[in-house]
Amino acid sequence: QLSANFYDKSCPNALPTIRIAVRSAIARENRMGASLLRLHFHDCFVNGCDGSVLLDDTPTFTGEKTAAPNNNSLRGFDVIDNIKAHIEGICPQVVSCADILAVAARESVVALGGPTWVVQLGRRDSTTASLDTANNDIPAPTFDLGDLTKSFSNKGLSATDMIALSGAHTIGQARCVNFRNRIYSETNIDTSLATSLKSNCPNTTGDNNISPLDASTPYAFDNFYYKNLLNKKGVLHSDQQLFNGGSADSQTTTYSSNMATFFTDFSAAMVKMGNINPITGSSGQIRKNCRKVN
Ligand code: HEM
Repeated sequence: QLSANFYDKSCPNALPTIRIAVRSAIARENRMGASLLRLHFHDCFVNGCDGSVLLDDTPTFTGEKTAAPNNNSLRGFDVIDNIKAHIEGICPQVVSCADILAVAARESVVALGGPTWVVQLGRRDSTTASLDTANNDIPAPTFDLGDLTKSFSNKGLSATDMIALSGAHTIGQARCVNFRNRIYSETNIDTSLATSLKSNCPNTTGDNNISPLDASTPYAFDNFYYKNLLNKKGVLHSDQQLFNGGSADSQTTTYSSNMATFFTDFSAAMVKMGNINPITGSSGQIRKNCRKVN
């Protein structure tokens, strides 16, 4: 029930406004594209793409920002606030925060050299959030291939989608706490990568120190993520699961040598992810401020 032209009449400048703001945010800080892409993922996996990830905690309302996968990790909230403020200025209470996240994710990928796709629109914003669902439904970096596949199939996404969407880790950064065990204890890792990551991720301190998920081209949306996996250079345990002698190996190999196939599959999977359980019709609301329920 979403449609590509949802705002064509009600707010024709919505999409250009988001594009310009995303580009300027990335120009200010090149990591921001990755952070915005991840926000949409963490929104969609928790009760659907409904802007719930953006709600702040209050004394009487528990949001998702302190969930384990999000806390000290998600970023880009100020950029979304800024976009929302602009759009409220031109078309008050028309464009949802959930749709802003979906468009910002696409614009981020495009700005970093990745593929484009048509974003379906018309999602409305939730009046609720779920800390427990955020803790339970967002896949963990400790997951094996079977758990990863299950976590995505729970959201209606195939193993093919999971392998393609994981290619988002061709951009962005991870904190030491999320790959320490991999670099100190696992054996299916390139020795030189492990050594270089250890310099900024000591055995017992530095949990929040960051390193790129794709050290080759950290700010380009390309297929180096998969090339790295073929060389045992996945940073997260979950990354290397996509090339570890199992059923994901052949698709990973294809993407490593054929960026066009990766781009086609990634785009299709992003559309599917964006369609997870949207709120439409007269349910939910169009928030005035993405951080709080009206
Ligand atoms: C397959 C299961 C996935 C797991 C286990 C996973 C896990 C993680 C972890 C642990 C981090 C680092 C967070 C930190 O250390 O603070 C991360 C970063 C990131 N993830 Fe994923 N992720 C998965 C799938 C995805 C998907 C589907 C997308 C988007 C389509 C995505 C986009 C990103 C991006 C762009 C970053 C870097 C963010 C930044 O630099 O701010 N991830 N992911």
